[in-house]
Amino acid sequence: MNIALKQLKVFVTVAQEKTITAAAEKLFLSKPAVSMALSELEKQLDHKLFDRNNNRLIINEQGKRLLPLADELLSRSNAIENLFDQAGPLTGKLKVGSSDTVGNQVTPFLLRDFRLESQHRDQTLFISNTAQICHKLMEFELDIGLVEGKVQHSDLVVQPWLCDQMVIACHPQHPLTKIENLHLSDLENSEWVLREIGSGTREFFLNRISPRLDKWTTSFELNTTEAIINCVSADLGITCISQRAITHAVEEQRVAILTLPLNMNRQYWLLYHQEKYQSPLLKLFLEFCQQWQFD
Ligand SMILES: O=S([O-])[O-]
Repeated sequence: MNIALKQLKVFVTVAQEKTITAAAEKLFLSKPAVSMALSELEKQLDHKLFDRNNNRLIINEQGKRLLPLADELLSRSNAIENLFDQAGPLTGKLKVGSSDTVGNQVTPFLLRDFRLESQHRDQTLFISNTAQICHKLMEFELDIGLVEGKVQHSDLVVQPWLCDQMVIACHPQHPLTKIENLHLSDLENSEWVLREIGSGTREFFLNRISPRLDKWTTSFELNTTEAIINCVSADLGITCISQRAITHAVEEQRVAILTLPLNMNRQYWLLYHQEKYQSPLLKLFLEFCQQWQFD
C-alpha cells in the first residue's frame, strides 16, 4: 500500500469542508482530482471514510479513526517543510481559536508574550463563539481553543484557565442607574441585549441570571460583543457582559455598570482534542498558556 500525503490532505480537507466542491476550492484542485484522490484512499484502505448524503460527505466511524493520524502526519510533514525556514528551533504553524471576549481582550497579549519568549511567529487566531471553536477543534482545524463558555465534550480535554468578571450594563441614563442598593428583583421586566446561541456569554446569562428573574425579554440578539455594547449605548436594552470587554465604553461614558449583590465570576477554559498530535510547538504553547498570567 502506498498512501500519499496528498491523499491524506484531501481526506482531511473533505472532512472539514464536507463537500467535494468546497474541498477542491480550498485545495486549488479540480473536483475530479479531489474525488479521485479520495476514492483511491478509500480503495487502498478498503473502507469507506464518509457517509454520502446528496452532495454532502459526513465523516463516518472509520474516517474518525483516521482523522487524528492523518492530521499528525500532515503536521509532521509541515514541520519538515519548514525545518530550515524559521529562526528558532520551533517549526510549524500554531492555529489558535478563541471565543469573542477571550479572542479580542486576552489572546493577542498571550500571543505577544509567547512570541517574545519562543521567537516563534507563525500563528493564526480564529475568533468565533465557544460552540464554533469546539466544532473546529473536533475537526482538527484548530490546535487549541481558549474560550469563555463551559464545554462538555468527551473528545476534548477541558482545563480551567483564567478568571473573568461579568457585569450587568445599561445606558448611563437608564432608570435602573437611579436605584440605590439595587437588587436582582429590580431587574424584573427588563429587556436584554444578548449574544447568539453557542456563545459562552449568552450561556452565563441564561444559567446565572435569567433563572432568577420571573419576567424578562430579549430586545436584540447579536453575534459580536462590540455590537452588544453599541446597542446598550443606544439604549436598546441592558446586557450581561465581561467587564474586560466593556471597560472602554464605561470610560467613554457610553454605558454604565449596575452593581448587584451577585457572584459574577466566570472561568475561561483551555481546550484541545484528546487525540491531537502534540508537536513540540503545541506542547510548548500549552505549557505556556497554563502558566501565563494576564496582568
Ligand atoms: O464568544 S462567546 O461568548 O462564546
